[in-house]
Amino acid sequence: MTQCCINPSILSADFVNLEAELQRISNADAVHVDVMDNHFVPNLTIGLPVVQRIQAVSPVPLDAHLMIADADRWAPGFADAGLASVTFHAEASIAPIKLARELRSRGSKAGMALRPATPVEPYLDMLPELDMLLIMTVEPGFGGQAFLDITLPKIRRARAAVDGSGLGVAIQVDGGITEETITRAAEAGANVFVAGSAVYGADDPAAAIDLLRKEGSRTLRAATE
Ligand SMILES: O=C(CO)[C@H](O)[C@H](O)COP(=O)(O)O
Repeated sequence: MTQCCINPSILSADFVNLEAELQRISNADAVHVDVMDNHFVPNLTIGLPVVQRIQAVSPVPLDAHLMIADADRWAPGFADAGLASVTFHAEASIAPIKLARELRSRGSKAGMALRPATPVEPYLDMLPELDMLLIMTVEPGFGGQAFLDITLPKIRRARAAVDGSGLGVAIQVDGGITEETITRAAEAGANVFVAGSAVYGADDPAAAIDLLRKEGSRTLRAATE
């Protein structure tokens, strides 16, 4: 069975108390760090210096999601910081194959993200260059949005291509993931789930992670039976 991973997004955490907020999700598989530049998306979060501090105190590996323009220029620096995984947007790169190779050569897993309206087909030949494909299930920029069911066929096509390739590329979904929508996303073929409000909006974030993992794993198990 494909492993189910739950990566809480710090976008919904208390940014003044990030160290304590990270301790609350120490049962997560990774922490999803949303880097936004107010150019690629209409929102601004944190840059490399803060990400490095998060890396220094986090009890779990970092999964950075770069919602930034000119990814070719900026993404390699995040890999140099020793992050476990660095994901750039296909729409923000003019040389995605070169960039994915560069991230791997600097020691990070290479992820590539697609906005909801970006088709996956032009990028399928790139699967051997990637460790993870992130299919956005909301328009990137803000937490707390509703899951876009229109993305489900794309997740299914990506899963068919990954399974057909025999490569272990993870399929991550990000946006509107709840105890209810995780089932639909997992049925379609996603196996790494980013959840912001569903985790940090809960009284007990660790219990929310366990619940999401239980639902996601149950669905992935049923899909392979
Ligand atoms: O990348 C993001 C927004 O661009 C966030 O990671 C995402 O929206 C998670 O938040 P929520 O689970 O509340 O939807």
